[in-house]
Amino acid sequence: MSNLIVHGGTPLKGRVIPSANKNAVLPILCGTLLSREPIRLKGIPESTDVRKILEVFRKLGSQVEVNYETGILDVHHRDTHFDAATDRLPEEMRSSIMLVPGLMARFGAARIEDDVKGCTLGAREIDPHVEVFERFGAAVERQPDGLTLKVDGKLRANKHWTDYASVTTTENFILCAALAEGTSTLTNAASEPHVQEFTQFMQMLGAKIEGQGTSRVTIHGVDKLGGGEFTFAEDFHEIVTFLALGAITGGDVRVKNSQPEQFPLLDRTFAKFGVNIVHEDGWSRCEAQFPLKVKEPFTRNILQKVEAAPWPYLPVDLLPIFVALGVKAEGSVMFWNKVYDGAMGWTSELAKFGGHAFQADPHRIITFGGKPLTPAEVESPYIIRVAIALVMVAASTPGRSVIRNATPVRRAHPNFAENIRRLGAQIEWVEGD
Ligand SMILES: CC(=O)N[C@H]1[C@@H](OP(=O)(O)OP(=O)(O)OC[C@H]2O[C@@H](n3ccc(=O)[nH]c3=O)[C@H](O)[C@@H]2O)O[C@H](CO)[C@@H](O)[C@@H]1O
Ligand SMILES: C=C(OP(=O)(O)O)C(=O)O
Repeated sequence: MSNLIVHGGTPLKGRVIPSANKNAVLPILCGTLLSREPIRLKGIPESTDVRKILEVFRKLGSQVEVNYETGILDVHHRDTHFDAATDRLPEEMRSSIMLVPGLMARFGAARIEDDVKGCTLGAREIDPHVEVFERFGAAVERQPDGLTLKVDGKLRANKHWTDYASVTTTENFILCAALAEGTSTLTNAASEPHVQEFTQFMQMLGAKIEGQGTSRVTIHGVDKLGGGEFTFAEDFHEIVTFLALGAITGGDVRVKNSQPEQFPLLDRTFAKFGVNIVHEDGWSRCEAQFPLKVKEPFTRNILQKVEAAPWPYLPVDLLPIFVALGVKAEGSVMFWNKVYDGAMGWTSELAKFGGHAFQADPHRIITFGGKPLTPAEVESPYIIRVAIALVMVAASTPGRSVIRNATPVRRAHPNFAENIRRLGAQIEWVEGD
């Protein structure tokens, strides 16, 4: 277990170049398995999830050359082999499940390990995925330590309408359909920026995809996919994180951002806490009046609110970042997680700082911000941006705080501590028990 020690109270100032979005990088890595040609990926982050997938590729005999200094990954799945009886896929990460289409398309067999749940946000169903695989022709069997899948011949194109817009189910559908026989259509498709980035990568390989970014995606199966070069975009989660760190510490942070068109709702959400985000010349910057104040709604007797749901709503993974702003800003805000049923149970950790947040039900919490905060030793759940939210509160509070079990940060943000140290924070990783 790794802990983060933070000496807070310094306004963070300076510039950050964010790394790539884990949720685009991982499906793209899984997508490379569908091609037998050389592929170069630029901007690969040195995160623990990436390392796990590359380790599996090496074990399966693929050529993998990675230089995390330059951010260049060369991967070539030419002599790749797979045996569902002996080979195992990574656990404790959701993206493992997106290795299935590549394995089924190439070897007619795949596995889903028991623990592909990822962050502990509540139920992380695999049924929508299994349903997609079955529709493409897979026979699924339960084994003592996971599921095995078998396909006879090519995957079969189909039309499918999912219960809800699921990010990785949409990506799995596209991965299966890319080499399937015929045309497939998915209705109620997810359209998050990372789903769109993944789709662009698949198109670069030669996949025929229409309707990307909308709720209905059509894929015309092709015989094979090629290789090529792809550069990752900056991670909007990191951009928001560093801007919020600037705002909560009363600093002045600028973050490189080539896609400000994704930000209007994020900007409006920052504005609810009195933080103005300015996008200029490829950079985004936070401008905040300190102390932060929650913007009062014009409607009488309602709380200011932040609602997270599938895109184009506010992305649910960012909710904890705004909860941290809610604890700091004077006023009350209701946070509504419309996706997960177990992602909001960490208000007790905020209380250790003196922060006042009330869990109303599994989906909603209310912050009563602006209370005096003191440094604290807190325990993060296995949720990436809850660990970061706790760091935010610590960084804004003079004195020494400890964020225990901050390890999940490394799943997505490899340079997190280094980046905020460069902005003037005193923060270090310490191995704990
Ligand atoms: C590797 C990856 O890309 N992980 C992301 C992906 O996970 P993932 O693809 O697993 O998330 P889903 O979009 O499937 O949603 C997760 C869970 O939320 C529930 N649900 C979701 C939507 C809905 O309208 N109704 C509903 O009930 C379901 O229990 C579902 O299992 O998308 C999530 C939602 O943006 C993010 O938190 C994860 O970081
Ligand atoms: C929940 C996340 O990831 P995963 O789906 O891999 O658990 C996340 O990135 O915040």
